[in-house]
Amino acid sequence: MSDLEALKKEAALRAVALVQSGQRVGLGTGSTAKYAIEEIGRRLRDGELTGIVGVSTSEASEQLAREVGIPTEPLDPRPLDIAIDGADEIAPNLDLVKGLGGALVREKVTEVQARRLIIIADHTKLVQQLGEKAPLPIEIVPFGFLSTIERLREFLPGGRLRMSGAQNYVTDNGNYIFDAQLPADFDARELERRIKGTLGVVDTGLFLGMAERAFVAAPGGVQELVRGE
Ligand SMILES: O=C(CO)[C@H](O)[C@H](O)COP(=O)(O)O
Repeated sequence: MSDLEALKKEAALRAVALVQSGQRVGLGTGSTAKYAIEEIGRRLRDGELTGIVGVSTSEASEQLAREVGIPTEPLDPRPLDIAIDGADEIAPNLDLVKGLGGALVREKVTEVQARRLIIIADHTKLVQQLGEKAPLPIEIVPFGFLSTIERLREFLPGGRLRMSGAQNYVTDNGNYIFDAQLPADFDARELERRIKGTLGVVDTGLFLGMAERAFVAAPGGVQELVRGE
């Protein structure tokens, strides 16, 4: 395992230590969330946890949950006790960019119902300002997508439609993703409002005011960041 993978796993283990028996747990998506799902499965198998129900944020996480023996249910209106997920960028106030893994809509729809959203990442995901390192994924409906992109480019110039080889990338919801280039300085809440008000947009990878805490692993150890502290 590479050093970076070991750090991701370390962060994941810290988050899974917060999971208690009988909880309904949101299962994130991506290479860091994968370690959390595997650890929940291990703790179930070893009898350290019982009565866990997982709610998956993607087809890939659902399949992994099944493989490691986590019973799952589809999302319903009941709250989740906790959700654990990765992120592409983490700002100092724990606002996030998510969605490079393509699961932003299911992640947001699921995690907004979580009493606690715990983010796990390695130190390369920390930024001072969202948009510093990653594009902002925006899920858009396929119908008229070129028109939607043109509307978005009126206030977010640049960016590109996500591709998978020669084909347009398709999300679990059957939609496309426009990876927008964020400006150097912007008001995240105002930008979120404007993007979501654009015809053809499903949702954005901005997760604002949602994360309770983040475990961020660096070579010197795991840093625990708490929103509002
Ligand atoms: O938002 C996501 C998927 O939609 C992921 O959480 C995000 O892309 C981080 O992934 P990784 O842990 O592989 O870096």
